[in-house]
Amino acid sequence: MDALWMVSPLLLVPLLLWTSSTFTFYFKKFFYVAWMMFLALLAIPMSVVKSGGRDIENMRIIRFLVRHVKYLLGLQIEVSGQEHLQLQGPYVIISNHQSSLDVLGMMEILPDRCTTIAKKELIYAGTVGLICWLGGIVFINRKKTSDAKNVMCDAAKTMLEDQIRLWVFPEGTRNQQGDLLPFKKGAFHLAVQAQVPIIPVVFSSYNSFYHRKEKQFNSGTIRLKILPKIETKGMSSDDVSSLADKSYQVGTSS
Ligand SMILES: CCCCC/C=C\C/C=C\CCCCCCCC(=O)SCCNC(=O)CCNC(=O)[C@H](O)C(C)(C)COP(=O)(O)OP(=O)(O)OC[C@H]1O[C@@H](n2cnc3c(N)ncnc32)[C@H](O)[C@@H]1OP(=O)(O)O
Ligand SMILES: CCCCCCCC/C=C\CCCCCCCC(=O)OC[C@@H](O)COP(=O)(O)O
Repeated sequence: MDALWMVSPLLLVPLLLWTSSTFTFYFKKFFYVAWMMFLALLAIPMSVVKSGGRDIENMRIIRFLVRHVKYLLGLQIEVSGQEHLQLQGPYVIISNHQSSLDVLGMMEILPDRCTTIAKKELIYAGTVGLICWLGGIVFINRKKTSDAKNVMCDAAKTMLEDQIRLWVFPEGTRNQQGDLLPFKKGAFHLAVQAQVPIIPVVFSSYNSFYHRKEKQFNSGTIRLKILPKIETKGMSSDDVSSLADKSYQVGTSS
């Protein structure tokens, strides 16, 4: 009986931990990273068998394997404007970037033959890095603008030659303030060089369920708004600044 009195308060410890929102935050974050690493481990041999190596078609495998992850984190994803993605041929998708959770929304609407531009450091993220490489993700060195520009100029040519769509985060970094950082120009040079349309996608703020500083990660809904295309036909490098400004206005007013 005495032993039971000693043990029962101890049983409260995991219960308290379980109900603590800070614990939930760390648990969900850890689980998300570990599960993505595991999924990537599955996707690597599948991609090698399907395509024999680095190939944009491997994004279909990634998209298929990632789509259930939202349920495991208690998230719902609502999409509007899906019809705006029903375009033939290449285009550039731009969207705001809040967190690595953006990958969930991205995989919800990722069109066929679409990959993304990412910072080169991601390639060192273990199995996730390797699957990103196998999925044809274009890595840029943000610290060397001239290198990044060259890689993106090559990407403009590859888009047309191989009929590829590219997803770019024009803020160039994550931003959880609920607003948009000033846009970098790369996405707009890319679209103008390839003479392809830009499709803006707006992710709703995660602040209602996710706060990195306050260690909150509750259940919630991510709303993705796909907006009508912005044409770039006939534009030149002189038009890039006004194109970036127009796209920024479209993003902030949606
Ligand atoms: C199955 C399990 C799977 C588990 C894993 C799950 C999923 C994995 C698969 C997919 C998910 C991947 C998700 C990855 C998300 C990663 C997101 C990121 O990494 S965001 C960070 C990287 N991205 C970017 O930075 C893109 C945006 N940045 C730019 O476009 C920049 O412009 C830049 C090219 C990097 C240059 O940067 P800089 O700071 O110098 O910016 P400026 O824009 O001010 O440019 C300076 C100057 O150069 C001119 N410029 C820019 N680009 C070009 C160009 N291409 N050609 C010519 N000139 C260019 C620009 O106009 C400026 O000149 P000026 O001031 O005279 O106008
Ligand atoms: C052995 C290495 C272990 C590393 C583990 C990290 C793996 C990440 C695991 C799961 C997340 C899956 C999706 C990854 C893609 C998200 C990438 C991302 O969001 O990068 C941030 C980048 O956009 C901007 O970076 P900064 O805000 O400028 O900095």
